Amino acid sequence: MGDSTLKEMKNGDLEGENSGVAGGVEDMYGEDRATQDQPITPWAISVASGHTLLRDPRHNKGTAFTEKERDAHYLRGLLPPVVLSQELQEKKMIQNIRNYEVPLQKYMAMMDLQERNERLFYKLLIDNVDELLPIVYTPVVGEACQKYGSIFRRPQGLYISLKEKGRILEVLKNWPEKSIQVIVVTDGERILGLGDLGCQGMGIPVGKLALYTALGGVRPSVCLPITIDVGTNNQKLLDDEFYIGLKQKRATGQEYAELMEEFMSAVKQNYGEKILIQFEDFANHNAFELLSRYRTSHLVFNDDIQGTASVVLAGLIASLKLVGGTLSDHTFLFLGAGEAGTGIAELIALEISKKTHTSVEENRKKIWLVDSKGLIVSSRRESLQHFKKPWAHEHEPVKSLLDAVKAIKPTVLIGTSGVGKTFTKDVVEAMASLNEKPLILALSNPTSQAECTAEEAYAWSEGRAIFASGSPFDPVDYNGKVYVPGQANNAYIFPGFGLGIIMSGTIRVHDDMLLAASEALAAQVTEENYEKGLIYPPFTSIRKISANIAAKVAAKSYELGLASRLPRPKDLVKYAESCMYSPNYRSYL
Ligand SMILES: NC(=O)C1=CN([C@@H]2O[C@H](COP(=O)(O)OP(=O)(O)OC[C@H]3O[C@@H](n4cnc5c(N)ncnc54)[C@H](OP(=O)(O)O)[C@@H]3O)[C@@H](O)[C@H]2O)C=CC1
Ligand SMILES: CC(=O)C(=O)O
Ligand SMILES: [Mg+2]
Repeated sequence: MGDSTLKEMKNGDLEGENSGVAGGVEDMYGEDRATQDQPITPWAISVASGHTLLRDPRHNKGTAFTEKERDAHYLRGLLPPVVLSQELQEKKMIQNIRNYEVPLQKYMAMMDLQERNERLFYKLLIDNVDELLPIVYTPVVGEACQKYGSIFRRPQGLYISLKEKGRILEVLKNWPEKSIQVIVVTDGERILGLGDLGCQGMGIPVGKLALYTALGGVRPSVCLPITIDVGTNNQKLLDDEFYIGLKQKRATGQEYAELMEEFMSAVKQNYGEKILIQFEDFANHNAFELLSRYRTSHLVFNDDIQGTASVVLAGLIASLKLVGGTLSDHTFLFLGAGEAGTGIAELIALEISKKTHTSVEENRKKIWLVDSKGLIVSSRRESLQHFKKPWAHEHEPVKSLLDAVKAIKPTVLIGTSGVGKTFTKDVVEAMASLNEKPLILALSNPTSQAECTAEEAYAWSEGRAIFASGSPFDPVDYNGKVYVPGQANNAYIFPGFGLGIIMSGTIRVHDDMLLAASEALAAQVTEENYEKGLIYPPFTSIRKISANIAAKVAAKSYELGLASRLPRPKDLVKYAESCMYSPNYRSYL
């Protein structure tokens, strides 16, 4: 580093003597220390009423405003005479959404609702999570990002582009909410398995944060979606007259690193030490680098590397009830050796080493990965990216996944390639010939990128596969029996994980917290779930699941001395539940 921007940062507000790292405790916006000739922003708080109240999504209740509230808040005549309950509004909304046949229209209706009446949006999402999760999240959010330019109406998060270089702290201050506790940030380069969607990736932080609230109970006002725009290498977007982002090729190297450095410093400066920053859908060449650079100085979490690892480990722990043995008895083969693949692989090796008191290196030998060039083996070591090197085991080169399955004889096959239809009939049949109950996880999102469908996994394994996928599949009727596929998605982990961190005032993420989250999730799978072949509990009980994950993550954080909220609450599950946002309307009298 060391260019002018960083020098300015060092000499100026970001790290200068006037700024405490814990920014936000006192004189957060510099009003006290400003002199008459230094302009400040006149932040003001006012009470909304009348038309303004109806236009404020956080407080608007629409036709549910009572007669008394209508009188007290100057709403007479601004609403039709009827007074509806929130339940009736919810019933009407779900009917409206069901009437749309096109999933993207359902997505847009949900986004409109979020912008109009936030509590009704969250009530609808929480009460109909199975039906609406695929709309606000994968797979439909993927299509929404692809078409974001044409469906874009109002900004839902903060856009920080290269144009804002040197002014990121100012930009953060433009966001209307001041007490932010969690940021989900993307640079749009690897949106699900859809590739570089540039600035249109904003749909992902917006969707992830909606889940922080709906699934994890984190208040919406403390959540901030951010898209960093350094350009895009997607030519289609660059040629699109309606593209909403910077029309230039992606900045890389020092230019990229400096923008991210300024961003990370400004965030900590503005919101303090305990702001949780979740990196989402960065390409792997930046994702690993950002995580390792900031994990000791900031409260950072990479959902694609760490959240995915935790959810898959949970599924594997749970699956032992169905397939028997311990994790160390298994052999794992991955298709895809990027963020998700190597992240999961590393956490499996760590879990086995903790359970068996053996070294992580030793346990890595049970885990094999295939990338676009074939099996990762020692003869390829020199040309491998750094995150693949630990997986370069001794073996002759193998080109295809099918040959790798035959050579390695895995008990577990995990797809993290981002490429659909790669678990072919031959591959699944080979897994089924090697294992009584082959465990097959097709994790790539959205549905179009799934390595195989649920139907294919069950049919090609003659109903013997234990199957879960990143995007949801409907139950499958195979030979007169109904098979219910699970959804192996980090959405099970990050909302509860984040809640646990926030409620305990945790200052750093530690791998042991990921293991704690996995064990907490696996413990929520019931006998009834196992009987259906499920290795994940249903999303309908996600708030209870999240409270349990939050409690276990917080407990681990206290144990490690990383939690700053003292004294430690005795019953962490109850405490987590008491911290959770409820979408029910409040009375304004
Ligand atoms: N279910 C869930 O919760 C999650 C799912 N995912 C999904 O996982 C997928 C991958 O994400 P991520 O790991 O971040 O992506 P990365 O780009 O980091 O990694 C992709 C990997 O797949 C390999 N690959 C690409 N094409 C092929 C192919 N045809 N055959 C074999 N290997 C191939 C790449 O090989 P090479 O290195 O040689 O280019 C690379 O190793 C995405 O679809 C994403 O949506 C991600 C996070 C969470
Ligand atoms: C689920 C997720 O984080 C992804 O597919 O990138
Ligand atoms: Mg992701």
